Formats: sequence, C-alpha cells, structure tokens
Amino acid sequence: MTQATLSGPWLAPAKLNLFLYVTGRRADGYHDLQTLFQFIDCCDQLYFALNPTGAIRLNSDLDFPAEDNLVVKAARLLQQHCDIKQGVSITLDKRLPMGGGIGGGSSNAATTLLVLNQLWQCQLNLEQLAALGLQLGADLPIFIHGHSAFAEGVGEQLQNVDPEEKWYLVLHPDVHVSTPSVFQHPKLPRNTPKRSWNELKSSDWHNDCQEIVAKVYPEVAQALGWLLEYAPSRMTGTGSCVFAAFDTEREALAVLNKRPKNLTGFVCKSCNQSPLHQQLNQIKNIQ
Ligand SMILES: C[C@@](CO)(OP(=O)(O)O)[C@H](O)COP(=O)(O)OP(=O)(O)OC[C@H]1O[C@@H](n2ccc(N)nc2=O)[C@H](O)[C@@H]1O
Ligand SMILES: Nc1ncnc2c1ncn2[C@@H]1O[C@H](COP(=O)(O)OP(=O)(O)O)[C@@H](O)[C@H]1O
Repeated sequence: MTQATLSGPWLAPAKLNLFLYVTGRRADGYHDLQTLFQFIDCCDQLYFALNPTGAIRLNSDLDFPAEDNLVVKAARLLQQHCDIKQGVSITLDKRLPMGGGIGGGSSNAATTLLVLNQLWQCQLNLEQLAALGLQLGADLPIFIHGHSAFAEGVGEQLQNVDPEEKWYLVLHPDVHVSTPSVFQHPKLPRNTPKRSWNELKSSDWHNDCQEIVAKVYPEVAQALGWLLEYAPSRMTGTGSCVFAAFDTEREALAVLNKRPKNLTGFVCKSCNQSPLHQQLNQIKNIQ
C-alpha cells in the first residue's frame, strides 16, 4: 500500500443509538448507560499528510479554533502517548450534522487515532486505542471498536451484537443539543433498571433522554411528531436527530420526500461493521 493511498480519504461514520437507557449516576458526574450502537454509512472524510517537524495542523471549514477540535486533540494525545517526533496535517471534510447525537466529532477523533496509529507506526491495539480515546469522550470507544455493540458503563463496555441492518430516515432538527446540558437536567430519568441484552433485544426500544429534549427543543418534538405519523421513531443519543427504520431505501426516500420544508434529513443504510474498519481491513488484506 502506498503512502499516497494511506493519506486518505479515510471515513468517519456516524452512529445511531437504537435504544438508550440511563441506569444510574456515578460519583464522577457521568451517567451509567445501557445503549445499542449501530453504524450508518453516512461519513465525514479525513486526509492525513505527515511532516517531520512535529507540528499538528488542521484544515477544515469549521468555525471554531482547531485547538478545540477533537481531531487535533486526538492527534496530540497519540503523539504524546507514543512519543512520536513526526507531525501531521489533517484535512477534515465535514459532512455530518454537528450536535445531532450521531457522534461525528467522536468518530472524527477515532478515525484520527486509528489512522495515525498506522501512519506513525505506534502499534497500539484496539483496546489501548479505545482507552486513550475514552479520555476525549464517552463515544470514542465504539468508533475505535468498529462493530455494532450493546454498551454499558459510559459506553466503554462493549459486547458485539448484530442488529438487523436496515434503511434509516434521519431527520436533523435545526438545533444543537449540548450533551452536558441534557445530563444535567434535573428531570432526566436516571434510574431505569438494568436489564440483560437478552431481555432488551426483544423488548420495545426507547431513549430516556427523548422526553426532556423534546420539551426543551420544540424543533425536536416537531420532527418526532411528524415522523411518528409514518413509522415508529426515536431520538438518537442526546439528540437532536430522530430516526425511523425502513426495509427498503425506496420506502425511506418516499417519506423523506414528503417532509415539511423546514425539516432537513437524509436516508442511510445501517451497518454492523464500521465503514472505517472495512477500509482498514482491506489494507490489512493487501499488505
Ligand atoms: C449520550 C451519548 C450516547 O451515545 O451520545 P451523544 O448524543 O452525545 O452522541 C454519549 O455517550 C455521549 O458521549 P460524548 O458526546 O463523547 O460525551 P462526553 O464528551 O464524554 O461527555 C460530555 C458530558 O456529558 C455528560 N455525560 C456524558 C456521557 C455519560 N455517559 N454521562 C454523562 O453524564 C458529562 O457531563 C460529560 O462531561
Ligand atoms: N471534529 C469535530 N466534529 C464535530 N464536532 C466537534 C469536533 N471537534 C469538536 N467538536 C465539538 O463537539 C460538539 C458536538 O459534536 P458532535 O460529535 O457533532 O455531536 P454529538 O455528540 O451530539 O453527536 C460540537 O458542537 C463541537 O463543539
């Protein structure tokens, strides 16, 4: 595999939380969850160019400082952890909506860790990369892990599962929901009883954050109310995106095309192996 191919584009897929239950509050302020993660084939793209100077640079259209970007934080963390002398210029082609509960920022950071682990020859395994990633956010481990999972703890205890791969219509209400504000809300249900995967997989699926978020953000309530007319629908993560499953792309597109003008959305296919890990495996097979 040539260095040019390794430079990109590398995919950073989004995720859906097919269910999300808050089962307790921990002493460190975080909440224990039980959630089902599945990837979707909607992705940001990243490019990497190594340099000998040690500098880490980011090219992107995002309107906040590069130093606050999880991509730069991930590159710096790995560089320091492995005492790497090389630097990297990273180009981020942002396509995923931000603050929508589909994990774009965490996925960008996970792609950065996984790809730089190869390019800088750090030789960390997935477990070590996931532990490093967890320092940047609770959603990092699932993207490092790369397979759909039933997750517990803050999302770092992962059990591989294979939920049916469906077509999803995802609506993105025009609001940015802050994850900390949802977890700080006094009325968030925090004590849903823990259940086993066996029990959960055959029950109806819900999201414990949905009611609060729909109350605070009427845009989320409107999107959910509209989509529920067509199919069972839920919010992903702490919102703002809501989704419904369909058996075919055609059915999902037909509903998308009927949406009111003020709603944006997209249709995607879910997949149990992360599109990034599909790319990484291709490289392993070629090398
Ligand atoms: C809830 C989930 C479910 O997938 O989804 P998102 O909607 O954000 O994608 C995630 O666990 C979010 O993960 P992530 O977005 O990485 O959150 P973090 O940066 O680690 O946490 C932001 C803040 O949210 C709160 N937080 C987060 C996760 C958690 N299990 N309990 C919490 O109380 C904490 O106050 C924390 O400081
Ligand atoms: N590479 C990145 N992509 C998106 N958001 C980022 C990134 N780096 C840092 N952030 C910050 O994280 C916030 C939430 O990002 P995102 O992952 O899109 O949302 P969510 O956790 O709701 O899925 C953004 O509003 C932004 O302030």
